[in-house]
Amino acid sequence: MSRTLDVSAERSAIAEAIISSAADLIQSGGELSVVAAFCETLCQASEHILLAWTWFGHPDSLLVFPQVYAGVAHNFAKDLKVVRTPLTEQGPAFSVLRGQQIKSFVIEADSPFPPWREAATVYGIVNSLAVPLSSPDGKEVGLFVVYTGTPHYFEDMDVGLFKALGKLFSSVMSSSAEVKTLKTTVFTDSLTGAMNRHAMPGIERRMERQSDNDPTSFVMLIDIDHFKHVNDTYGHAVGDVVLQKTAQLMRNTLRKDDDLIRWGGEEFVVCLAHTSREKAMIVAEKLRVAVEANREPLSVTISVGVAAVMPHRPLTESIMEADRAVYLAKHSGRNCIRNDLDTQQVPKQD
Ligand SMILES: Nc1nc2c(ncn2[C@@H]2O[C@H](COP(=O)(O)OP(=O)(O)OP(=O)(O)O)[C@@H](O)[C@H]2O)c(=O)[nH]1
Repeated sequence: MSRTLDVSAERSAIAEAIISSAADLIQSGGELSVVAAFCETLCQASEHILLAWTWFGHPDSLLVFPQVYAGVAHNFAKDLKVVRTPLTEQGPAFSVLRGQQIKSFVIEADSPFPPWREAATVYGIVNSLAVPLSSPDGKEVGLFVVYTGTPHYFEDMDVGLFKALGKLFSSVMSSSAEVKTLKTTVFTDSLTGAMNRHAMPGIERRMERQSDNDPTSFVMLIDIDHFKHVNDTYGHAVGDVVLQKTAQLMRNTLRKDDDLIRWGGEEFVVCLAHTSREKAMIVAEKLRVAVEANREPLSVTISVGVAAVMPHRPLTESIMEADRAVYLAKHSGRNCIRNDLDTQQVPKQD
């Protein structure tokens, strides 16, 4: 897999490709994705670079994953999720986000991080380097991660070149409206316009409670009743319109700061930060009534489960608790609301 590296030829090939593509991007008026084009250009310019990907988000994010990627090893990027753990904190992505010095990492078939074992054995990747990206106001951060199949590639090439590329990349992007679009696309469910699960780490931070003294927050799981029947009777396309309409009704009923997430098929999650139990139940009832009153394109109802966010408990556990409450609501005849206090009365379903 190892190819001979001619350092100066490699440097000028990359520099030339980047400069000409930057010119194209400016001329294109931002119609193409700046980020994707940049990664693509880099991977085409070098046979040593097997994959390049980028991520944008909050510096404290608990999850980093390739949002756009290019290169022959693109399938590796497709499923990669780097969750913040004591192990990954030491890896390239999170150490760069913490402001540590940029250095390359060796990827081996017996690496402690399972995705790296796959990278090494399936894609012949041996080294990776992560470079930080930032907006001029420092609020947004990003990562630009490059993988190679050539040992010592980043040492031989000099990390400075990739740092400089990161800077160029940051400034090209910071003036690009496409970054906004990209972020919206990444965190938005394309069918309903609600957020998708990728938005959860940011939401979880807002909902976090350090102790019982912190303000309470609640989550709701909402499941459209007999949705399979809607699809089976009226067709999948009508089912899709029902999903869109239901999401729209709920969005219009919620406050601006409440989060609506499409959790899966016909399930939605609503996150109510800094809300009392009483208010959360009122909101749930408002949602139920709004959906029940709607007739377009047809009548559906929802079952709602409400659960408290607990200090030091992952949000997903509260959502599971809300799911148990939905289960109870379904068994209580649907089109109703149950909460985590109700489920404590019945044996847990695993
Ligand atoms: N139209 C459409 N249907 C979807 C989508 N995602 C999931 N579904 C359908 O949602 C239905 C969910 O059905 P079930 O989980 O059996 O539940 P249900 O019929 O709503 O019944 P209860 O939840 O018990 O009231 C399935 O038929 C899925 O195919 C989607 O994006 N569009």
